[in-house]
Order: sequence, then C-alpha cells, then structure tokens
Amino acid sequence: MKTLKIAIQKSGRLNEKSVELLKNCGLSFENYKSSLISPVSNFPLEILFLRDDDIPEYVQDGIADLGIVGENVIQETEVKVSYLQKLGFGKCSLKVAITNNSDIEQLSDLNGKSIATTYPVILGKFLQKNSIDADIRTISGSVEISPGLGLADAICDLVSTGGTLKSNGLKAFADVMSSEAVLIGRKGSENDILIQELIQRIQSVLRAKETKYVVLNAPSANLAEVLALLPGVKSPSVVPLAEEGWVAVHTVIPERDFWDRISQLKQAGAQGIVVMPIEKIIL
Ligand SMILES: Nc1ncnc2c1ncn2[C@@H]1O[C@H](COP(=O)(O)OP(=O)(O)OP(=O)(O)O)[C@@H](O)[C@H]1O
Ligand SMILES: O=P(O)(O)OC[C@H]1O[C@H](OP(=O)(O)OP(=O)(O)O)[C@H](O)[C@@H]1O
Ligand SMILES: [Mg+2]
Repeated sequence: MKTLKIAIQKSGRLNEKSVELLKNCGLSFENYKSSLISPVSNFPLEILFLRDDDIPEYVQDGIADLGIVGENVIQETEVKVSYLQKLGFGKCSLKVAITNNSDIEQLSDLNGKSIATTYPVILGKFLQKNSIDADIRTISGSVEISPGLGLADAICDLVSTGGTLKSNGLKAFADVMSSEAVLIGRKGSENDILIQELIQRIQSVLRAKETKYVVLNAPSANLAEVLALLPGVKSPSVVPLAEEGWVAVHTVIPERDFWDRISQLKQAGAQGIVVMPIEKIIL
C-alpha cells in the first residue's frame, strides 16, 4: 500500500500546533526532536520534520505529498501547490513598519528609502503594485533591529501581537499580507483517496475546535424560548428531568457566539449550564 509523506516544521512557531493537529486526527507517531522522519503506526503516512522554508518546494517537487506551512512562506517561495485547508493557527500579518520618529507618512514616502526584510519577493511585488521605488535589503533574521542599527529606514516583517515592533521602537505602517498555517499538496493531489481521508479527519478536528457541547436544564414552559437560541448540529436533544416541569437540553454551539448565547439562555431561565470541549465532528 502507498505511504504518504507530510512535511511539517521541525521546530519553531508551527511545530507544536502541527503535531497537535495530527495527533488529534488520531494519528499515532513518536515526536522525537532528534529524528527527521517519523512513521505513523496506524495510517499509511510518514512525517518529515523540516525547516519551514523548504516545505513548499518539497511538496511542489513531490518529495512530500503534503505540507503544513504559513501562507507567507508559500507566497515567498512562489511555488505552484494546491491549498487544501486553512488550519486556523500561525495567524500573523506581514507588515511594513517604521520607527516611531520616522518622517514617513504615506506609502509614496517610501520612495528612495531602504526596507529590510526576510520576504524580498512578497515585498518586491507589494512595492511594484504601489509603484514605489525603494531599496530592498534582504537579511535572514532579527529584522526589527535593522533601523536602530542604521541599516534600513523601514522593515517588512511578520507581526502578531506587535510586541517585537514595540520593544524595538517601531510602529506598523502598511499591511502587506495576512497569513495562517495551511495544508498544501501537490497540484491535483486533492483527488487522492488517502489525502481526502486525511483532509476529512483534519476538518472534523477543526469543526470540533470551533464548537462546544452544551448541556443545560430549563423549565419545560420556557423550552421554545431556549430552543430558539440553540442551533444544534441537526436539532437539540431534549430529555425530561426527574423533577416535574424541567428538561435537559443537549446541543452543539459555535464558540464564537458562545458568551452571547449563554447570557441570553440564562435570561430565558436556563440553569446548570455545562460546557464541554468536543474532540471531533464528523458530518
Ligand atoms: N509572531 C507570530 N505569530 C504567529 N505566527 C507567526 C509569527 N511569526 C511567524 N509566524 C508563522 O509561523 C511560521 C514559522 O515561524 P518561525 O519564526 O518558527 O519561522 P522560522 O524561524 O523561519 O523557522 P525555521 O527554522 O523552520 O526556518 C511563519 O512563517 C509564519 O507563518
Ligand atoms: O508581533 P509579535 O507577536 O511580537 O511577533 C512578531 C515576531 O514573531 C516572529 O519571530 P519569532 O518570534 O518567530 O522569531 P524568529 O525571528 O527567530 O523566527 C516575527 O519574525 C517577529 O519577529
Ligand atoms: Mg524559516
């Protein structure tokens, strides 16, 4: 039987979440820091642990069938791969940032300036699109210190909390792209049966992450009002309680409108609300 290969980051921002996602998909493997390849014992899959920069090309060239990597790295390496699934972690933005005391006020002020980055390809396209003629200084890391060292007038780097910019006396100036981790495959690989199975497992984990299993008690007289607040996977389950005139309602509700709903439910007479995490939702 064919064995798939999936490339994930060996260490760094995406490693832990990538391993966690695969484990949550029911895949059983050892995550030795020293080994660069790990077989999955209960699915025809091998996991390759790589530098994230190499993952898009490995997938494009068929050395790995699948990869988990940030969209920023895919765009920078200009590979031709299929985006199979956004994964909801590793969220960040690529931004141009300037020093707090900079005289740069609008995009056109970047003309003639130097910008340090580890993303010369994406930045080059952004500058071209905005008809800006600036000098791109490609460096391999610690980009945020370059204006302080007099190496560049501005930087283009990844930002999430903004803490690194702030601690280096910089402020965000322009958004270049937003990014998150994605599952990629070779062009056409989405038709492969094993890959489809893996995507389905990943989707069931992601769906479950976005939702909570809620059990609550409510007076039967208020049931209609409570049910109107609870869209279930299909329809909420209603179970009579031992105490006359009360029911227990079981349902699945999206995390994003969770708190809103909880307060509305309480107003509608719901009590003893228990919220539980869900491992998988298979549709
Ligand atoms: N501050 C951040 N918050 C959230 N996600 C981030 C952040 N910084 C980077 N990322 C995402 O995580 C990916 C990996 O970041 P990391 O800093 O570990 O990369 P790296 O140092 O290039 O790692 P490698 O050693 O594998 O080359 C980035 O390409 C980006 O998609
Ligand atoms: O906005 P913040 O939350 O401060 O995050 C931004 C920082 O995160 C990334 O680096 P990382 O910490 O991954 O280290 P690296 O530069 O060694 O890759 C990025 O290159 C920024 O420096
Ligand atoms: Mg890298």
